[in-house]
Amino acid sequence: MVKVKPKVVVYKRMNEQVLNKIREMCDVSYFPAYKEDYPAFLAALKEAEGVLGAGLKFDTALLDQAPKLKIICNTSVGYDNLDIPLLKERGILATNTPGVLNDTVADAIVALMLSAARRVTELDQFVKTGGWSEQGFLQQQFGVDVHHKTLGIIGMGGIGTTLAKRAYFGFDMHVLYHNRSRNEQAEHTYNAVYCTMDELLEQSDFVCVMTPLTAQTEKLISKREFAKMKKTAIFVNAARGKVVDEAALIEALQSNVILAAGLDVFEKEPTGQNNPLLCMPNVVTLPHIGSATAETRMKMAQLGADNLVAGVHGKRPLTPIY
Ligand SMILES: NC(=O)c1ccc[n+]([C@@H]2O[C@H](COP(=O)([O-])OP(=O)(O)OC[C@H]3O[C@@H](n4cnc5c(N)ncnc54)[C@H](O)[C@@H]3O)[C@@H](O)[C@H]2O)c1
Ligand SMILES: O=C(O)[C@H](O)CO
Repeated sequence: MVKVKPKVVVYKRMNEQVLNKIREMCDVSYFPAYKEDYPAFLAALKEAEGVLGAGLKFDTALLDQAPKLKIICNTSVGYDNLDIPLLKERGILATNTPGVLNDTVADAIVALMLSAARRVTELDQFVKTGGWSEQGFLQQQFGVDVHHKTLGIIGMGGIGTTLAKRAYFGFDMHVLYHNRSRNEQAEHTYNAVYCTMDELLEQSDFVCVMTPLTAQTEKLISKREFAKMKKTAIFVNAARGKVVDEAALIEALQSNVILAAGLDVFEKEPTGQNNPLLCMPNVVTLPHIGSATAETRMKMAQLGADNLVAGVHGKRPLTPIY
């Protein structure tokens, strides 16, 4: 007897090899750009037992269109697109991809810290547009050191801890952190010191926010928090844009409340070309690419696929959110 494969929807561009592995176990409807083919996407969702992708908000209206759904698998560690109480209420499982991206995202944060402190993107433009003359460069173009400075990490989870390791061993930095709970590994291994949010903001040369986006962390860093930071502080956000009040960040940079910023994420993505942050030489920007190396994206896709296949076949997925 031929066994019927469970129907699943993959709504994000996926590595062909990983997609074919899913196809061995599932009947896949693939929408690499689901918005362009929305009616067909909804029709497939009606029959789907599992979904794999990232970022799509599964609210009541969308879940009502997916009556057979057993599992939603994110190919991301962040799951602010999911309403966890609602999913639990409906008996739907959810998974994310923790751990496999920690090193890659921590590397990207270091890149932002170094670029902002040593003015890499600004000076790159200076050289490429012919500004480098016989007179050399000006003292006004000097950067600031990263090594031996104080780094404050808000959200000392998987990525925060991996960043602390780089800061402590690679740059001889003093690490402060603020988190919902104490992180003993970071305290013992990287000499990280737990402090209140205000202590961290007042004492840090670099402030990096790495919490998930939740009701508690939305606009966690706002006008009051920027005012607490040193005038020489460099602020880095690779978490989610909405964890920061972007208008307050713009104001803090425009009025020299802080020195510079490195941003991988924005309130609205993609951010509009009229965003004042894009015209500031002391702001280094990336297009939400923190985890996006070929190797790590492959690991995230594989983990997401393994979760999906397990979930629709009634097995416990590898990295359930609850
Ligand atoms: N830029 C990117 O490409 C990229 C890549 C990966 C993750 N992220 C974002 O980074 C977030 C963190 O990832 P992670 O893997 O380190 O997650 P994690 O769950 O391991 O760590 C998050 C930490 O934040 C802490 N936290 C939560 N709410 C808090 C609050 N109100 N105050 C203080 N601390 C709080 C938690 O206790 C936890 O220790 C993700 O949720 C995602 O949104 C972005
Ligand atoms: O949360 C994540 O994993 C990143 O933002 C990549 O999508």
